[in-house]
Amino acid sequence: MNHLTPTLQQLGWKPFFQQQVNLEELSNLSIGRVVEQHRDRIVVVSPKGQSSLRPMPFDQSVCVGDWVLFDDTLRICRSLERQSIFKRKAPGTKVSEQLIAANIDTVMIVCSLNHDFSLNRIERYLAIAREAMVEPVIILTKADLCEDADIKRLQVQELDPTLVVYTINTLDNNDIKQLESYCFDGNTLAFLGSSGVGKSTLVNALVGYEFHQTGGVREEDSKGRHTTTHRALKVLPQGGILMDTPGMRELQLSRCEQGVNQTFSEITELADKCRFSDCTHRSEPGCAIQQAIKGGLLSERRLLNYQKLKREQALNGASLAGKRAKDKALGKLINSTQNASRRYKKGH
Ligand SMILES: Nc1nc2c(ncn2[C@@H]2O[C@H](COP(=O)(O)OP(=O)(O)OP(=O)(O)O)[C@@H](O)[C@H]2O)c(=O)[nH]1
Ligand SMILES: [Zn+2]
Repeated sequence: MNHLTPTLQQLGWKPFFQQQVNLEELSNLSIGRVVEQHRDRIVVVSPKGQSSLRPMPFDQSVCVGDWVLFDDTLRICRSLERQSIFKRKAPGTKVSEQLIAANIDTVMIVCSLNHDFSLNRIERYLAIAREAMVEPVIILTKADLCEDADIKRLQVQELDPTLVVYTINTLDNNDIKQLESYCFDGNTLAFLGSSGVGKSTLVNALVGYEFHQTGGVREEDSKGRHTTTHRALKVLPQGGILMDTPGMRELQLSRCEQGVNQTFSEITELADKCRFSDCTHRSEPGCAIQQAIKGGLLSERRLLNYQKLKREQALNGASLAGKRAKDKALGKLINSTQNASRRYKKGH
């Protein structure tokens, strides 16, 4: 496969995107996938190679993974509707959302089997994946450092019987091979997980030699920290596209009620059966959730984590909604001031 000029399909092009483009656009415009985003330019890869495009007007934000149509003057004409999108709360603020990565097909939630192992954290990542509309796969790493890997794997499987769960030693190439079934033409992959669980090791193993060639080197940033600088999106030698944006690693819950509800679907179903519609599931009579806990069908841990994630996302969602309302109010104020000033100027 030629990695420098991959086909659209190798870049992740699917009927879902094809259907959005009309014949006129197909004959006059080029199609590219965003692989890098800078303040003053957007880098896309297309079957013709790489192009640096001028960003779109500010109201139409584009992010890594998006598909765009552009013309011969390197102007972006429009971006296509996304199949999935990861967003996060902008770091250091409570109030704005940042687009992180679009059109990922499979997200590998990486969690190590040593002291870092946490069902709560896995549920949190599952909620984020489901909110983004991306299929999650669970990878439990450091199996070689854990004596009860199989028990932990079963605990994860119990969260959702449909989940695919792997336990691996990231340093063992035979274990890595299990994951290669996800590396096929057109499949866009991403990794999600806390620091030190083995994501970089996994990425290096999957990308192989190409990673080192394309500049996946550790460099020091201005503060003397080691950072990995490389292209956010790359075509894997064995097929598939790896989306490795640093922002993915700091994802927080941000307005993801849907994702939380889907991750804890049995709890939301039980809640419908509680006698009172505003049941808090603590000590009310006729509480279907407490009954399930007593009967051993639901763990108290899971209920508490569900409630915690619900509260957290509601809080984040509320501050975002508040920001939007404020922005709108400010916009109106600016408009009315401008109108008043225009009226004033006209009148005099
Ligand atoms: N024994 C063992 N060590 C592992 C395994 N996976 C990763 N490691 C080691 O754990 C350390 C952290 O791995 P990284 O791949 O850097 O973790 P990361 O998730 O990329 O961490 P960040 O770069 O901070 O996000 C490295 O020293 C790895 O060699 C494993 O399955 N078994
Ligand atoms: Zn209840």
